[in-house]
Amino acid sequence: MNTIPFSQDRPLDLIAIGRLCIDMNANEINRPMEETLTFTKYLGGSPANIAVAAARLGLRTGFIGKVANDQFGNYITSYLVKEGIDTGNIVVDRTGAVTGLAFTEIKSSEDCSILMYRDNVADLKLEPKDVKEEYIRQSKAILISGTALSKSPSREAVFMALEYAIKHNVLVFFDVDYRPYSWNSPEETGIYCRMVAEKSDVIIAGREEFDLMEAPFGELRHDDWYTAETWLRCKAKLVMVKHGSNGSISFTNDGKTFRSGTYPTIVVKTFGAGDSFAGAFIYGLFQGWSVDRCQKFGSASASIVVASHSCSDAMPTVEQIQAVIDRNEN
Ligand SMILES: Nc1ncnc2c1ncn2[C@@H]1O[C@H](COP(=O)(O)OP(=O)(O)O)[C@@H](O)[C@H]1O
Ligand SMILES: O=C(O)C[C@@H](O)[C@H](O)C(=O)COP(=O)(O)O
Repeated sequence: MNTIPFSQDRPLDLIAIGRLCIDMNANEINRPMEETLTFTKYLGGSPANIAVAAARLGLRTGFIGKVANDQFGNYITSYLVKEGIDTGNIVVDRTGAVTGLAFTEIKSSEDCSILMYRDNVADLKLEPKDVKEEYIRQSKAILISGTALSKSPSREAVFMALEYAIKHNVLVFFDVDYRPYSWNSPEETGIYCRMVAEKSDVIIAGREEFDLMEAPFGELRHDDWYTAETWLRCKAKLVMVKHGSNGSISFTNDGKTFRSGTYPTIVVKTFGAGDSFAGAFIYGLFQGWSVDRCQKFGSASASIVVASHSCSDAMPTVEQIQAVIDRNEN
Protein backbone atom coordinates (compact mmCIF):
# COMPACT_ATOMS: atom_id res chain seq x y z
CA MET A 1 0.00 0.00 0.00
CA ASN A 2 1.24 3.52 -0.80
CA THR A 3 2.32 5.67 2.15
CA ILE A 4 0.27 8.48 0.67
CA PRO A 5 -3.02 7.37 -0.87
CA PHE A 6 -4.00 9.48 -3.89
CA SER A 7 -7.45 9.44 -5.44
CA GLN A 8 -7.26 7.62 -8.76
CA ASP A 9 -8.87 8.42 -12.13
CA ARG A 10 -8.14 12.15 -12.14
CA PRO A 11 -6.80 13.82 -15.30
CA LEU A 12 -4.24 15.86 -13.32
CA ASP A 13 -1.73 14.76 -10.70
CA LEU A 14 -0.85 18.09 -9.11
CA ILE A 15 -2.16 21.64 -9.15
CA ALA A 16 0.11 24.27 -7.60
CA ILE A 17 -1.39 27.50 -6.33
CA GLY A 18 0.30 30.82 -5.61
CA ARG A 19 3.27 32.83 -6.72
CA LEU A 20 4.31 33.19 -10.36
CA CYS A 21 7.26 35.55 -10.58
CA ILE A 22 10.57 36.33 -12.22
CA ASP A 23 14.03 35.56 -10.85
CA MET A 24 16.84 37.84 -11.97
CA ASN A 25 19.95 35.86 -11.08
CA ALA A 26 23.29 37.65 -10.94
CA ASN A 27 25.57 36.58 -13.76
CA GLU A 28 28.73 37.73 -12.01
CA ILE A 29 28.73 35.22 -9.19
CA ASN A 30 30.80 35.47 -6.02
CA ARG A 31 30.30 39.24 -5.91
CA PRO A 32 28.08 41.54 -3.88
CA MET A 33 25.00 43.06 -5.50
CA GLU A 34 26.67 46.47 -5.57
CA GLU A 35 29.19 45.11 -8.08
CA THR A 36 26.77 43.00 -10.09
CA LEU A 37 26.27 44.30 -13.61
CA THR A 38 24.03 41.80 -15.37
CA PHE A 39 21.32 39.30 -14.55
CA THR A 40 19.64 36.41 -16.35
CA LYS A 41 15.86 36.25 -16.29
CA TYR A 42 14.15 33.01 -15.26
CA LEU A 43 10.67 31.94 -14.24
CA GLY A 44 10.53 32.14 -10.43
CA GLY A 45 8.28 31.88 -7.40
CA SER A 46 8.46 28.82 -5.20
CA PRO A 47 5.23 27.07 -6.34
CA ALA A 48 6.08 27.85 -9.97
CA ASN A 49 9.49 26.24 -9.51
CA ILE A 50 7.93 23.19 -7.88
CA ALA A 51 5.37 22.91 -10.71
CA VAL A 52 8.20 22.94 -13.27
CA ALA A 53 10.10 20.33 -11.25
CA ALA A 54 7.03 18.08 -11.12
CA ALA A 55 6.23 18.51 -14.82
CA ARG A 56 9.82 17.77 -15.91
CA LEU A 57 9.61 14.53 -13.94
CA GLY A 58 6.42 13.60 -15.77
CA LEU A 59 3.60 14.57 -13.42
CA ARG A 60 0.51 16.02 -15.10
CA THR A 61 0.65 19.45 -13.57
CA GLY A 62 -1.60 22.53 -13.51
CA PHE A 63 -1.46 25.94 -11.86
CA ILE A 64 -3.90 28.36 -10.26
CA GLY A 65 -2.50 31.88 -10.13
CA LYS A 66 -2.63 35.45 -11.36
CA VAL A 67 -0.10 37.17 -13.63
CA ALA A 68 0.40 40.81 -14.56
CA ASN A 69 -0.98 42.06 -17.84
CA ASP A 70 2.48 42.77 -19.22
CA GLN A 71 5.42 41.18 -21.00
CA PHE A 72 6.63 39.44 -17.81
CA GLY A 73 3.17 37.97 -17.30
CA ASN A 74 3.19 36.70 -20.91
CA TYR A 75 6.67 35.23 -20.42
CA ILE A 76 5.58 33.35 -17.29
CA THR A 77 2.53 31.82 -18.92
CA SER A 78 4.35 30.84 -22.09
CA TYR A 79 7.19 29.27 -20.08
CA LEU A 80 4.69 27.10 -18.21
CA VAL A 81 2.98 26.12 -21.47
CA LYS A 82 6.35 25.11 -22.90
CA GLU A 83 6.87 22.88 -19.83
CA GLY A 84 3.54 21.15 -20.48
CA ILE A 85 1.85 22.73 -17.46
CA ASP A 86 -1.87 23.46 -17.77
CA THR A 87 -2.32 27.25 -17.64
CA GLY A 88 -6.09 27.32 -18.20
CA ASN A 89 -6.62 28.55 -14.63
CA ILE A 90 -4.01 31.30 -14.66
CA VAL A 91 -5.87 34.60 -14.69
CA VAL A 92 -4.52 37.88 -16.08
CA ASP A 93 -4.76 40.83 -13.67
CA ARG A 94 -6.68 43.86 -14.96
CA THR A 95 -5.93 46.29 -12.13
CA GLY A 96 -2.43 47.37 -13.16
CA ALA A 97 -0.65 45.07 -10.70
CA VAL A 98 2.93 44.14 -11.54
CA THR A 99 5.07 40.97 -11.70
CA GLY A 100 7.06 40.17 -8.57
CA LEU A 101 10.82 40.31 -9.16
CA ALA A 102 13.54 38.55 -7.19
CA PHE A 103 17.08 39.88 -7.77
CA THR A 104 19.50 37.37 -6.42
CA GLU A 105 22.92 38.14 -5.02
CA ILE A 106 25.40 35.26 -5.13
CA LYS A 107 28.28 36.39 -2.90
CA SER A 108 29.57 32.89 -2.33
CA SER A 109 28.24 29.35 -2.34
CA GLU A 110 27.10 29.84 1.27
CA ASP A 111 26.22 33.51 1.26
CA CYS A 112 23.30 34.28 -1.04
CA SER A 113 20.44 36.70 -0.61
CA ILE A 114 17.48 37.98 -2.53
CA LEU A 115 16.22 41.51 -3.05
CA MET A 116 12.49 41.20 -3.60
CA TYR A 117 10.32 43.73 -5.43
CA ARG A 118 6.80 42.79 -4.42
CA ASP A 119 4.71 45.94 -4.05
CA ASN A 120 1.32 45.60 -5.73
CA VAL A 121 2.13 42.19 -7.19
CA ALA A 122 -0.34 40.34 -9.38
CA ASP A 123 0.09 36.95 -7.65
CA LEU A 124 -1.37 38.27 -4.38
CA LYS A 125 -4.43 39.60 -6.26
CA LEU A 126 -5.72 36.08 -6.87
CA GLU A 127 -9.39 36.11 -5.80
CA PRO A 128 -11.67 33.37 -4.48
CA LYS A 129 -13.71 33.59 -7.70
CA ASP A 130 -10.54 32.69 -9.66
CA VAL A 131 -10.43 29.31 -7.91
CA LYS A 132 -12.71 26.84 -9.70
CA GLU A 133 -14.10 23.90 -7.75
CA GLU A 134 -14.40 21.81 -10.91
CA TYR A 135 -10.70 22.29 -11.69
CA ILE A 136 -9.54 21.21 -8.25
CA ARG A 137 -11.83 18.20 -8.41
CA GLN A 138 -9.89 17.03 -11.48
CA SER A 139 -6.61 16.65 -9.61
CA LYS A 140 -5.12 14.04 -7.31
CA ALA A 141 -3.33 16.69 -5.24
CA ILE A 142 -2.84 20.41 -4.73
CA LEU A 143 0.28 22.21 -3.53
CA ILE A 144 -0.25 25.28 -1.37
CA SER A 145 2.63 27.68 -0.94
CA GLY A 146 2.48 29.65 2.34
CA THR A 147 3.40 33.03 0.83
CA ALA A 148 0.03 33.10 -0.93
CA LEU A 149 -1.52 33.41 2.56
CA SER A 150 0.29 36.65 3.31
CA LYS A 151 -2.30 39.06 1.88
CA SER A 152 -5.95 39.24 0.90
CA PRO A 153 -7.52 38.38 -1.49
CA SER A 154 -4.94 35.68 -2.27
CA ARG A 155 -5.30 34.41 1.32
CA GLU A 156 -9.04 33.77 0.90
CA ALA A 157 -8.47 32.23 -2.54
CA VAL A 158 -6.09 29.70 -0.96
CA PHE A 159 -8.57 28.84 1.79
CA MET A 160 -11.19 28.32 -0.91
CA ALA A 161 -8.87 25.94 -2.77
CA LEU A 162 -8.15 24.11 0.48
CA GLU A 163 -11.86 23.59 1.19
CA TYR A 164 -12.55 22.37 -2.38
CA ALA A 165 -9.63 19.96 -2.09
CA ILE A 166 -10.91 18.51 1.17
CA LYS A 167 -14.44 18.23 -0.23
CA HIS A 168 -13.25 16.27 -3.27
CA ASN A 169 -10.65 14.09 -1.61
CA VAL A 170 -7.75 15.90 -3.26
CA LEU A 171 -4.54 15.44 -1.28
CA VAL A 172 -3.10 18.67 0.16
CA PHE A 173 0.65 19.37 0.14
CA PHE A 174 1.65 22.44 2.12
CA ASP A 175 5.07 24.03 1.65
CA VAL A 176 5.37 26.86 4.18
CA ASP A 177 7.81 28.83 1.96
CA TYR A 178 8.33 31.61 4.53
CA ARG A 179 9.36 34.94 2.99
CA PRO A 180 9.41 37.51 5.80
CA TYR A 181 9.03 40.56 3.53
CA SER A 182 5.57 39.37 2.44
CA TRP A 183 4.12 39.41 5.96
CA ASN A 184 3.28 42.03 8.61
CA SER A 185 4.70 39.98 11.46
CA PRO A 186 5.94 36.46 12.30
CA GLU A 187 2.82 36.01 14.46
CA GLU A 188 0.58 36.67 11.45
CA THR A 189 2.57 34.09 9.45
CA GLY A 190 2.38 31.56 12.24
CA ILE A 191 -1.35 31.85 12.68
CA TYR A 192 -2.37 31.65 9.01
CA CYS A 193 0.13 28.93 8.13
CA ARG A 194 -1.02 26.94 11.12
CA MET A 195 -4.61 27.13 9.89
CA VAL A 196 -3.57 25.51 6.61
CA ALA A 197 -1.13 23.04 8.18
CA GLU A 198 -3.90 21.71 10.43
CA LYS A 199 -5.83 20.64 7.32
CA SER A 200 -2.91 19.45 5.18
CA ASP A 201 -1.94 15.86 4.40
CA VAL A 202 1.76 16.48 3.83
CA ILE A 203 3.62 19.42 5.42
CA ILE A 204 7.05 20.39 4.08
CA ALA A 205 8.98 23.09 5.92
CA GLY A 206 12.31 24.04 7.41
CA ARG A 207 12.97 23.95 11.17
CA GLU A 208 12.45 27.74 11.49
CA GLU A 209 9.21 27.53 9.54
CA PHE A 210 7.81 24.89 11.88
CA ASP A 211 8.95 27.07 14.79
CA LEU A 212 6.91 29.95 13.37
CA MET A 213 3.76 27.83 13.27
CA GLU A 214 4.36 26.44 16.75
CA ALA A 215 5.47 29.76 18.34
CA PRO A 216 2.14 31.45 19.08
CA PHE A 217 0.88 28.41 20.97
CA GLY A 218 3.14 27.77 23.94
CA GLU A 219 6.78 27.14 24.56
CA LEU A 220 9.03 26.94 21.52
CA ARG A 221 10.84 23.59 21.47
CA HIS A 222 12.89 23.64 18.20
CA ASP A 223 12.35 19.90 18.31
CA ASP A 224 11.58 17.77 15.23
CA TRP A 225 9.90 15.03 17.29
CA TYR A 226 7.62 17.54 19.00
CA THR A 227 6.83 18.99 15.57
CA ALA A 228 5.96 15.57 14.19
CA GLU A 229 3.73 14.78 17.16
CA THR A 230 1.97 18.15 16.85
CA TRP A 231 1.07 17.83 13.18
CA LEU A 232 0.53 14.08 12.93
CA ARG A 233 -2.09 14.57 15.66
CA CYS A 234 -3.96 16.82 13.20
CA LYS A 235 -4.58 15.60 9.67
CA ALA A 236 -1.03 15.14 8.40
CA LYS A 237 0.07 11.76 7.15
CA LEU A 238 3.62 12.93 6.60
CA VAL A 239 5.71 15.73 8.13
CA MET A 240 8.95 16.70 6.39
CA VAL A 241 11.46 18.85 8.26
CA LYS A 242 14.20 20.28 6.01
CA HIS A 243 17.59 21.10 7.50
CA GLY A 244 19.41 22.74 4.58
CA SER A 245 22.85 21.30 3.93
CA ASN A 246 22.32 18.95 6.90
CA GLY A 247 19.61 17.07 5.00
CA SER A 248 16.11 16.31 6.17
CA ILE A 249 14.04 14.17 8.51
CA SER A 250 10.50 13.00 7.93
CA PHE A 251 7.84 11.37 10.05
CA THR A 252 4.81 9.36 8.97
CA ASN A 253 1.58 8.69 10.78
CA ASP A 254 2.44 4.99 11.16
CA GLY A 255 5.22 5.99 13.58
CA LYS A 256 8.16 5.76 11.17
CA THR A 257 11.04 8.22 10.88
CA PHE A 258 13.31 8.66 7.87
CA ARG A 259 16.53 10.65 7.54
CA SER A 260 18.37 11.78 4.47
CA GLY A 261 21.71 13.50 4.16
CA THR A 262 22.78 15.44 1.10
CA TYR A 263 24.62 14.48 -2.07
CA PRO A 264 28.07 16.02 -2.60
CA THR A 265 27.99 18.73 -5.21
CA ILE A 266 29.74 21.93 -6.25
CA VAL A 267 27.36 24.54 -4.89
CA VAL A 268 26.88 27.69 -6.97
CA LYS A 269 24.10 29.18 -4.84
CA THR A 270 21.86 28.07 -2.00
CA PHE A 271 18.42 28.94 -3.32
CA GLY A 272 16.35 26.48 -5.29
CA ALA A 273 17.25 23.61 -2.96
CA GLY A 274 13.85 23.53 -1.26
CA ASP A 275 11.80 23.76 -4.46
CA SER A 276 13.73 21.06 -6.31
CA PHE A 277 13.66 18.86 -3.21
CA ALA A 278 9.87 19.28 -2.89
CA GLY A 279 9.17 18.64 -6.58
CA ALA A 280 11.18 15.43 -6.67
CA PHE A 281 9.97 14.23 -3.28
CA ILE A 282 6.34 14.70 -4.34
CA TYR A 283 7.05 12.90 -7.62
CA GLY A 284 8.38 9.92 -5.68
CA LEU A 285 5.24 9.78 -3.53
CA PHE A 286 3.15 9.63 -6.71
CA GLN A 287 5.22 6.64 -7.85
CA GLY A 288 4.30 4.83 -4.61
CA TRP A 289 7.94 4.70 -3.51
CA SER A 290 8.98 4.36 0.13
CA VAL A 291 9.40 7.70 1.93
CA ASP A 292 13.07 6.87 2.29
CA ARG A 293 13.51 6.60 -1.47
CA CYS A 294 11.46 9.78 -2.13
CA GLN A 295 13.61 11.70 0.33
CA LYS A 296 16.83 10.57 -1.36
CA PHE A 297 15.38 11.44 -4.75
CA GLY A 298 14.48 14.92 -3.48
CA SER A 299 17.91 15.38 -2.02
CA ALA A 300 19.65 14.29 -5.25
CA SER A 301 17.48 16.72 -7.23
CA ALA A 302 18.46 19.56 -4.87
CA SER A 303 22.14 18.73 -5.32
CA ILE A 304 21.72 19.31 -9.07
CA VAL A 305 19.86 22.61 -8.71
CA VAL A 306 22.22 24.18 -6.15
CA ALA A 307 25.03 23.46 -8.60
CA SER A 308 23.20 25.42 -11.33
CA HIS A 309 22.63 29.09 -12.00
CA SER A 310 18.83 28.99 -11.97
CA CYS A 311 16.01 27.32 -10.07
CA SER A 312 13.22 26.66 -12.59
CA ASP A 313 15.40 26.14 -15.66
CA ALA A 314 17.70 23.75 -13.82
CA MET A 315 15.00 21.34 -12.63
CA PRO A 316 16.28 17.87 -13.58
CA THR A 317 14.75 14.86 -15.28
CA VAL A 318 14.26 11.45 -13.63
CA GLU A 319 17.34 10.13 -15.43
CA GLN A 320 19.54 13.01 -14.24
CA ILE A 321 18.47 12.52 -10.63
CA GLN A 322 18.88 8.75 -10.82
CA ALA A 323 22.39 9.23 -12.24
CA VAL A 324 23.38 11.22 -9.12
CA ILE A 325 22.03 8.49 -6.85
CA ASP A 326 23.73 5.71 -8.83
CA ARG A 327 27.04 7.58 -8.91
CA ASN A 328 27.02 7.93 -5.14
CA GLU A 329 25.98 4.37 -4.42
CA ASN A 330 28.69 2.72 -6.50
N1 LIG B 1 24.46 22.65 -0.01
C1 LIG B 1 23.67 21.62 -0.33
N2 LIG B 1 24.20 20.56 -1.00
C2 LIG B 1 23.44 19.50 -1.33
N3 LIG B 1 22.12 19.41 -1.04
C3 LIG B 1 21.54 20.42 -0.38
C4 LIG B 1 22.27 21.58 0.02
N4 LIG B 1 21.44 22.42 0.67
C5 LIG B 1 20.23 21.81 0.68
N5 LIG B 1 20.27 20.62 0.07
C6 LIG B 1 19.15 19.66 -0.07
O1 LIG B 1 17.96 20.36 -0.29
C7 LIG B 1 17.02 20.10 0.76
C8 LIG B 1 16.21 21.34 1.05
O2 LIG B 1 17.09 22.39 1.37
P1 LIG B 1 16.71 23.55 2.37
O3 LIG B 1 17.83 24.54 2.29
O4 LIG B 1 16.39 22.99 3.70
O5 LIG B 1 15.38 24.13 1.74
P2 LIG B 1 14.98 25.67 1.44
O6 LIG B 1 15.71 26.04 0.18
O7 LIG B 1 13.51 25.62 1.27
O8 LIG B 1 15.44 26.46 2.63
C9 LIG B 1 17.87 19.61 1.93
O9 LIG B 1 17.11 18.79 2.80
C10 LIG B 1 18.95 18.85 1.20
O10 LIG B 1 18.53 17.55 0.85
O1 LIG C 1 10.21 32.03 -4.53
C1 LIG C 1 10.64 33.06 -5.06
O2 LIG C 1 9.95 34.07 -5.29
C2 LIG C 1 12.07 33.09 -5.47
C3 LIG C 1 12.47 31.77 -6.05
O3 LIG C 1 12.16 31.67 -7.40
C4 LIG C 1 13.92 31.67 -5.75
O4 LIG C 1 14.72 31.42 -6.73
C5 LIG C 1 14.09 30.91 -4.49
O5 LIG C 1 14.33 31.54 -3.49
C6 LIG C 1 13.88 29.45 -4.42
O6 LIG C 1 13.49 29.07 -3.11
P1 LIG C 1 14.04 27.79 -2.31
O7 LIG C 1 13.91 26.60 -3.21
O8 LIG C 1 13.19 27.67 -1.11
O9 LIG C 1 15.49 28.06 -1.96
